[in-house]
Parts: sequence; C-alpha cells; structure tokens
Amino acid sequence: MTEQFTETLKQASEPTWTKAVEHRFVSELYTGTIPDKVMAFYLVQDHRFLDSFLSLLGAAMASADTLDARLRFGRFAGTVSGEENTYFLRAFESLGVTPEDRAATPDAEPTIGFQSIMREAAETRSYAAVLSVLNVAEGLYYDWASRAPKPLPKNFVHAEWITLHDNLEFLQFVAFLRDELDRVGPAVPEISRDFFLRAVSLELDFFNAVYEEGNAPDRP
Ligand SMILES: Cc1ncc(CN)c(N)n1
Repeated sequence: MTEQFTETLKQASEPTWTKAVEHRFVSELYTGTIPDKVMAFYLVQDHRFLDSFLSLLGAAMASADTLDARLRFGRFAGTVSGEENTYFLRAFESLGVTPEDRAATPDAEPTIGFQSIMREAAETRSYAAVLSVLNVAEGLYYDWASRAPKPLPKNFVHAEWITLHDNLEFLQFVAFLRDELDRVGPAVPEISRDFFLRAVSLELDFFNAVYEEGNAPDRP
C-alpha cells in the first residue's frame, strides 16, 4: 500500500514533530506542574494564535471545494469561538491575568511567525496550503493530548487544555483535515510540504519560547 500524503509530510518533518509532541511544556502539562507565570505567558500568546487561527478557518471555508467541507469548518469555527475562547477567559481569571496584563504583553517571535504563515496561507487562496497549516496545528496538538496519562491534573487550567485537544469532535476534525489534505495535496506537493514543514517548526518554537529567559516575567 502506498503511504498517505499526510504521513509522508509528517515523516519529512521529523525530528521536529516529535520534539514538539514530547516537549517539556507537554510533560509538565500532563503532571500539572507548569508554573502559573509560564502558563499565563503561554495562554496570552495562544489566545493571539486563536485570533489568526479563526481567520485561517475563514480562508479554509472560502477555498474549500465542497459544501460538506465548508459546513465542517463552520461548525468547528463555532467550537473554537465558543468553548475554547471561554476556556481562555476562565483560565486568565484563575491565573490573575487582567486585560491590562494581556495588552501590555508583546507578541513573542513564534506568535508573529504563526500570524504571518496563516496570513500567507490564506493569501495563496490554495485549499492545500491552508489545509497544510491546519493539519499541523490540529494534528500535532491531538498527537500530544491523546497521549496524556490518566488521571488528568486536578487544576482545570491544565486538564481542560488537554481535553480540548483530546475529545471525539476534535479527533473527527483532525481525521477530516487529514483526509482532505490526502485528497487535494498530491496535486500541489511543493506548496503543501513548504507550509507543513514551516508550521511544524513554528510549533516547536512556540513551546520553546515559553521557557526562554525573560519571556514569562513575574507580574507585580
Ligand atoms: C500554537 C498552537 N498550535 C496549535 C493549537 C491547537 N489549535 C494551538 N492552540 N496553539
């Protein structure tokens, strides 16, 4: 049997994919031991990721070639705008992160990188380019979240970040993204590979930035 297109892309992204999935941030999330200031920094950056991610879902809806796919993206955009956004707001409150703290925190380099690659993918108007970035963002998160040992940590800030990326709806969406890229990607392999590999590197950079000196300062 020939290897699926997405599996080939994932293999090409190694060892970066595995370094991201097995990152220190992920293992500390499993055990609920990420210090609050580190989690706060990560979530402030990731809430900005969510903003550009929603634009990318809009681009997916615009560039998709079937009604079924558009409906699927629309439903998923609803989940991200609802449950996931509410999680961020509850987590900020629990961690004592105020709107002023968020406004005063600059974008980290990988956040800027994600905003830029998502804009770039949207501007290509290529469904495969958009799907390549989405496959990494959702597939890589499902990969680490589905490996989380049970029981999950007690603190909801840690536990819900895992369950948001390891549930039936998310699994089905990840499978849908994979099937779509397996269907349309082989016609444009270079563009798919380029966006896929750059997105995997950004995922690793995003986790690394959390532990970089000075990125998660103590707030007064
Ligand atoms: C950086 C990043 N990548 C992926 C995901 C999963 N949507 C996320 N929340 N943040």
